[in-house]
Amino acid sequence: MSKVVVCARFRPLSSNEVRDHGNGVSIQRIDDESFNFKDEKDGDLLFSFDRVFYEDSAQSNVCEFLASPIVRDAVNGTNGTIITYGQTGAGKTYSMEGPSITECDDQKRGLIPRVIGGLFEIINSSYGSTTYSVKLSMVYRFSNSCRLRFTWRKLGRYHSTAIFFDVGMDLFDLSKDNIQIKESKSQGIILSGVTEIPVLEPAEALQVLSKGITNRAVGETQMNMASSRSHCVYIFTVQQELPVQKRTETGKLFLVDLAGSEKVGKTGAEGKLLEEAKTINKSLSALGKVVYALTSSPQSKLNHIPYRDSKLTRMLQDALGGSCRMALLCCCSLSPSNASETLSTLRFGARAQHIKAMPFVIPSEDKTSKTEESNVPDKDEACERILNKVHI
Ligand SMILES: Nc1ncnc2c1ncn2[C@@H]1O[C@H](COP(=O)(O)OP(=O)(O)OP(=O)(O)O)[C@@H](O)[C@H]1O
Repeated sequence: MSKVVVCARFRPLSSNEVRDHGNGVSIQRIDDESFNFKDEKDGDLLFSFDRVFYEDSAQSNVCEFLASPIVRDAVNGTNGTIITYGQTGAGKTYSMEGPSITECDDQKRGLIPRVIGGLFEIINSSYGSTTYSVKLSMVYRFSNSCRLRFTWRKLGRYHSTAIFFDVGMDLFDLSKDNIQIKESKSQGIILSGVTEIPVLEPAEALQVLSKGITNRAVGETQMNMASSRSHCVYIFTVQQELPVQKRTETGKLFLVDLAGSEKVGKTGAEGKLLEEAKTINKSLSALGKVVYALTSSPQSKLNHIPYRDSKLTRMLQDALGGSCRMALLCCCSLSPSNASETLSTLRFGARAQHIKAMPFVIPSEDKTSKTEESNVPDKDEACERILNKVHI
């Protein structure tokens, strides 16, 4: 498995979508890795990802493919990140949490309860003298907060401007509303003062995280937020005590439920909300740049990874590059009414995967028979076509 895995997931059509637009969908399945996206403007576009989860995919399959290797690594002291990306309503939270974090219907359980189950299963089945401890933290927003306001007088009139910063808040202690990100030589990136709650078993971990989810709603009400757009980051810290080697090893696992990726104009935001939406989009774009830089070939000139461009990427710095595994799940709606948002989500994922998954227009001579399997190019052929012929 490569260190960066990019997958697409399509949620089923909602009853409203079926009522308003019928059962039509914007993609045509090819196989577990590829599909055609039907674009009114550009014609058919072929996308390939490490795995595509269609609307009938099971939560357990998503977790098995995306999270299992990352969980194993975290228990062994290597950091990792799982990110859900997509527009509002595309299925990010459903993939992360399931219908609810404490949902007991096994089939519907999301990544978080499965990751917790997996972590403790590995820990409890380990033998030898190594002892493990698991701590949880939860931070959110990383969008702007007005911290400074300047007022000055010019030509007899008062002018005022606000400076916005992206800030992280502690979901286990709402009084900590500006978590600082620091770097230490021995520990790498640290979230200064963030609450870490030790947990001993899965049920306790789920209770703790569900409190954080409740606090998120409380925090948003307290701040009178009209928008629920915010990134939510679940942090699992797994520490191993190795008495023989007389040392400890720490693996961190970050599960990131990103804010909706819709364009600022579409949100209809104004004033403070507009500033907030811009900050969110800036951090999403910073994340895209970081992932793009990480997946560039070593020969590429793109050897600078711009972690410092946003607090979100800075916080994830130790869990994205190097030997860390990262999984990006691009969540999409199947409905043709959301086609442009779906296309932009897919392009984000394709950029993260680079050339091996860049979308391309099937050349016109292939279009008449594009549905026949024999005419669907494989990935190598796709790369060749992109390199030689097709520019998007
Ligand atoms: N794979 C799926 N199977 C069944 N229902 C799903 C699936 N994915 C999403 N849904 C449903 O679609 C709706 C929107 O999903 P969800 O809340 O996860 O979107 P989101 O991307 O997290 O949106 P937001 O950015 O606003 O939080 C929910 O009612 C959810 O239950």
